[in-house]
Amino acid sequence: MDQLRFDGRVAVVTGAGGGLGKAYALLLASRGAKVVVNDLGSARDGAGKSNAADAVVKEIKDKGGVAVADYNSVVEGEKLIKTAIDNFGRIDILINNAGILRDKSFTKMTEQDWDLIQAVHLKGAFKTTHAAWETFRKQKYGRIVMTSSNAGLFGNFGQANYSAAKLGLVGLANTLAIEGAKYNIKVNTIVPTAASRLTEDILPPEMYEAMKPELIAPVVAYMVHESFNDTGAIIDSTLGFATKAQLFRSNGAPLKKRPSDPVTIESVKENWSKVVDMRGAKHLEKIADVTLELVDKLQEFEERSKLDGDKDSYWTTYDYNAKDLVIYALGVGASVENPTDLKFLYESHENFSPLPSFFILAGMCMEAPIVANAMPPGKFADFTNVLHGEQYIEFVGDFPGTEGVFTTRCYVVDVLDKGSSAVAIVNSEIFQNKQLVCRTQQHIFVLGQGGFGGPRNSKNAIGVANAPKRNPDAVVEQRTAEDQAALYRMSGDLNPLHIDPNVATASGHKKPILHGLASLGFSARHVLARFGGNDSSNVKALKARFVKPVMPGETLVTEMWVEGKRVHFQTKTKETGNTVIAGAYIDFKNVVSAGGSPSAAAPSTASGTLKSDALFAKIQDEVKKNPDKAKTVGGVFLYNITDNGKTVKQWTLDLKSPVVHDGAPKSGKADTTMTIADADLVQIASGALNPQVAYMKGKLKIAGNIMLAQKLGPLLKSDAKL
Ligand SMILES: CCCCCCC[C@@H](O)CC(=O)SCCNC(=O)CCNC(=O)[C@H](O)C(C)(C)COP(=O)(O)OP(=O)(O)OC[C@H]1O[C@@H](n2cnc3c(N)ncnc32)[C@H](O)[C@@H]1OP(=O)(O)O
Repeated sequence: MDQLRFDGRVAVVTGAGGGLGKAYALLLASRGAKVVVNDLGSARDGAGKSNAADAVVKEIKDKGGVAVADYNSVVEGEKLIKTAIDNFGRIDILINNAGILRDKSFTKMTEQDWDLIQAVHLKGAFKTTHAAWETFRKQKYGRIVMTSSNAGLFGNFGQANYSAAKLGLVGLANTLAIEGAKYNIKVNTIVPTAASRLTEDILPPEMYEAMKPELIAPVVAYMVHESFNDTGAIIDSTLGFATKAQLFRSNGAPLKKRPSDPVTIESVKENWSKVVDMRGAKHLEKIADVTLELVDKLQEFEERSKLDGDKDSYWTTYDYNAKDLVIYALGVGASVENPTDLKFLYESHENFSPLPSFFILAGMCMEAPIVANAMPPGKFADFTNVLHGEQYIEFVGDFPGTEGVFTTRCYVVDVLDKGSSAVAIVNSEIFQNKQLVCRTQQHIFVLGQGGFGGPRNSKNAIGVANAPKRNPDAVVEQRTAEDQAALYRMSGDLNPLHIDPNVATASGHKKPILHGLASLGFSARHVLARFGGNDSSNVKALKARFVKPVMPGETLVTEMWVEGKRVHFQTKTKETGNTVIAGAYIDFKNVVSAGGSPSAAAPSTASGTLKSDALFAKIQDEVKKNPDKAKTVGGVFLYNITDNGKTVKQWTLDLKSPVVHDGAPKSGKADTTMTIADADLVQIASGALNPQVAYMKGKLKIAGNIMLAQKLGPLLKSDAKL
């Protein structure tokens, strides 16, 4: 980078007889600036006289620079500026650095202590700046640095006078940055922490060395360079490090429920935690933004109040991006092993997309004490006694994108009395840019909190839908990981029930249970891939009831039935045979079978999540029951999973030692290879499709030992006997 220079520029540095000011003066002069080295020549408390400025001027001149000493007090700032004009004919840079201390605890502080500090720091900066201002405006160029302090930004014991003056300088810089904007006058503030005359006997020696003013001087020099375009910035620098400080405003909160309500001391107290909640706090650039934001918030409050009517709603904000989508997808079992999942896992995938069930999260309002507050007198709800009972989501309008911010309104519709337990029905409406994008409904089962005489049913409850009483059209099986709940938590539901063994035991479970929404996410993914064209935007609505807890590590078996545009599903765990999700469905805009129509041959792209595991288990059972016959059959049975004619996965059933192996395609020799789509295999297993008919129609392809195939064929029937 070219050297940043100050040739032709004239700088006034106040308090430049030593410390920071001296470092600034020497650096600027070494880069071509003509410098007025101002110094009153005094000790830390402002007393005494010295010729420190002359010594600095000499040092500059010895190095070939140009400088002049000035011994005026900054309180007479116009004299300093005159020194610059008289000697160099102009002024471009003003560094208000001079300062003294009169530290005393507030009890002991006198009015003189106060006035003196205000005079040197605040009035001094005012006077010098005011004197230079007109010149800066006329020449449409000026660079000003004020010197503040962390004592001003944060307060410091014994420095009431100094802190007040130092924060006063920030206010001065803020306004001058605005007034100077159109004249190319940049006004910024440095917050230095350096070893200087003010601090030399306060700091330990090793700190004194590490906090040399020379480490801050380049920061300030850059801030007064013509290439520096920031204005109104507060830059904190020390130890060779620089950082920017800003004021932040919380999102705030209305101090009343409805626009017509009064503001009372009690309503203020009630809303205080929201007023001071700094999550999502913002820095506002200008005063007009503060007013605009306020008007915006009031408008929003009125709009929300209209929506709320007489309901008590909670409004929350939910923002998400690609990372959240990927973490969620992993939490619900998406895997790179499965090609259909890649679009949910890879942010640069051409069809990168959120899983539809992801948006349930935006309606959870986990941080709002919404269920707890809705409980009838004497009843309570917290993480120790709630279970996710049911979930619904419905998409309205355009399917949301891969990042965004939602505003969600959550409210309890009803609290039902189910005898021993209560069920809270919680609705949410999810808005993006004030447009409704989704609606959700959760049923929160509150254990042991029934019996309060409330209604048992609600007309507002969105019901479950029972699956048809026939064999499923498709089955997808997938094992959850032992760490599934630990991973799913990262999507925001930190309920300890899913991670803390003690909490799980106390709630009557043998170990932490899986989130209901994690299991639902698995099954919804299976249904989407099998009958939704794997296209999230194809989903209109989804509903499920959680019937029994799932343990991480268990295998979820999703059974599906197509009925028009609705795909019913239910989920069991393979290990226990228990139904864990029931009455569930996804309403699609269009049902798109992975192979065309739901019952048509569907080349599977599934991975180890074997859709036909159940079928193989049956075959295996038969073989186990009749080992002798199996032996006489002998050989190896291969089942190929194909995608567009290409074998992507292969299951091997070794009939001699009846174990199903799941692996990559092999070219190994087998007595017989049968290739068939999952859907047909399921159809055959359920007896709906005769294997011979399937063979004749070309759906079941047999290569190799036809005799063996004939013996195996009947095995494909669920009621087959060897
Ligand atoms: C506080 C802020 C929100 C926090 C959100 C927390 C989110 C997560 O962290 C929490 C979780 O993910 S928990 C894990 C997922 N959920 C589960 O594992 C629950 C599984 N279900 C069960 O165990 C039982 O169904 C069980 C225990 C729920 C009910 O079983 P039973 O007591 O045996 O009920 P039963 O006798 O069959 O029926 C009694 C009445 O209740 C209705 N009902 C049953 N299951 C329901 C369910 N899952 N959801 C809603 N209602 C349900 C029945 O219909 C019956 O009512 P009625 O007689 O009027 O028909």
